[in-house]
Amino acid sequence: MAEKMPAIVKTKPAYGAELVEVDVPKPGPGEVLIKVLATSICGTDLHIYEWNEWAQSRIKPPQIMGHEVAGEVIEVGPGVDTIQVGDYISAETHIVCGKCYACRHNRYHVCQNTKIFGVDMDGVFAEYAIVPAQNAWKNPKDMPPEYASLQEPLGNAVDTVLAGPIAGRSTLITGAGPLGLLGIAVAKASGAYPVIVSEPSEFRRNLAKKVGADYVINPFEEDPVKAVMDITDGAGVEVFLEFSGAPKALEQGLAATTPGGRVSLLGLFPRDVTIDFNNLIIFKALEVHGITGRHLWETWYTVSSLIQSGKLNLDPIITHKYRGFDKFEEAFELMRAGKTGKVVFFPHKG
Ligand SMILES: NC(=O)C1=CN([C@@H]2O[C@H](COP(=O)(O)OP(=O)(O)OC[C@H]3O[C@@H](n4cnc5c(N)ncnc54)[C@H](O)[C@@H]3O)[C@@H](O)[C@H]2O)C=CC1
Ligand SMILES: CC(=O)[C@H](N)C(=O)O
Ligand SMILES: [Zn+2]
Ligand SMILES: [Zn+2]
Repeated sequence: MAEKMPAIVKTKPAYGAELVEVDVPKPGPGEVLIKVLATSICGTDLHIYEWNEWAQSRIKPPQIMGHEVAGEVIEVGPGVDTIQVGDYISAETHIVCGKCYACRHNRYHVCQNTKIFGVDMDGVFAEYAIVPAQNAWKNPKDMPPEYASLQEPLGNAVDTVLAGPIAGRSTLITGAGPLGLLGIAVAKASGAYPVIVSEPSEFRRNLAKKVGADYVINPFEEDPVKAVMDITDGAGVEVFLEFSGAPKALEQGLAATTPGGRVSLLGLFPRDVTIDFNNLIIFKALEVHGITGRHLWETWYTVSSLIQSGKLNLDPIITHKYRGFDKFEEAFELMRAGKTGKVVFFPHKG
């Protein structure tokens, strides 16, 4: 096996990243080494690439980027007995402690000592990568690697969409970025109707339609609250799923939700948000959920089953596929410009 490999590395505390030759890592105790078959870009990778304030406070270069992955196990470290060479795995990216108050209540998704690979340690934008065995998720052999890599962000979308009843419910999704698009796919596969999507980018509104949105709205040109009221005969939507992180979208979505409806919030707001709690939440008796990460491991079972059911319309969401990492800068710039859905790399050229 090769001793060196190309990897996308955050080499310096500055904008961008570099494609460099690094050593192929050796798995330590409790770890496995995978041959990376597919790896996809997350919005968090973009923040690390851009070197925004959050990245500056958290990332310690030099570090291999990336965390969404599918790969074949080619070596197991000492003490690993749950995963074998030849297994086809994806990875839960949150490494949880198992000891804190949250973990001891089976709330691993809010472990207070969570570490994330590709964020707090080397990641997977490379030909080979280390995954802690406790984070490995075995895939069925016939799952395409690009779908298998999407399971981690699909988990975010599944936890948002399925935080309450959805079948047959009118649903508003704000934001059709990569995660909102996955949310549309999950909502449609789960029987939501009608699915109304508010998204300012024409490119992404078109993707939303291809994924199955029943109505798309440009919130910069028409009032989404009025549009939702027109579509729902003045009732408002039963379910509001926030995927944009835009404060205005939050306010509009709450106003467009029917009294007694359900609200699930995944988008992260860039600053504190001021809203009229009394009239938009309390007097409407809304059920509001904050969503973070994925439930371990219930969400992974749901995601895997949804993919295997064939009901998730993922192909329109995967807008860009790259063999090798040579064009990684183009990939990141396209994503920054909002001209992509999910971007997937297949690191091995052969
Ligand atoms: N809670 C969690 O565990 C996680 C949260 N996130 C957050 O989820 C959100 C979605 O992630 P991505 O899809 O990768 O982000 P993204 O930034 O690519 O997508 C956001 C979309 O919202 C749209 N948008 C902007 N203003 C809007 C408005 N007023 N109304 C409707 N749409 C509007 C944008 O045009 C864009 O297409 C982000 O805020 C991200 O930080 C991401 C991962 C995990
Ligand atoms: C930090 C991340 O980007 C990750 N996808 C998560 O779900 O927390
Ligand atoms: Zn991520
Ligand atoms: Zn913990």
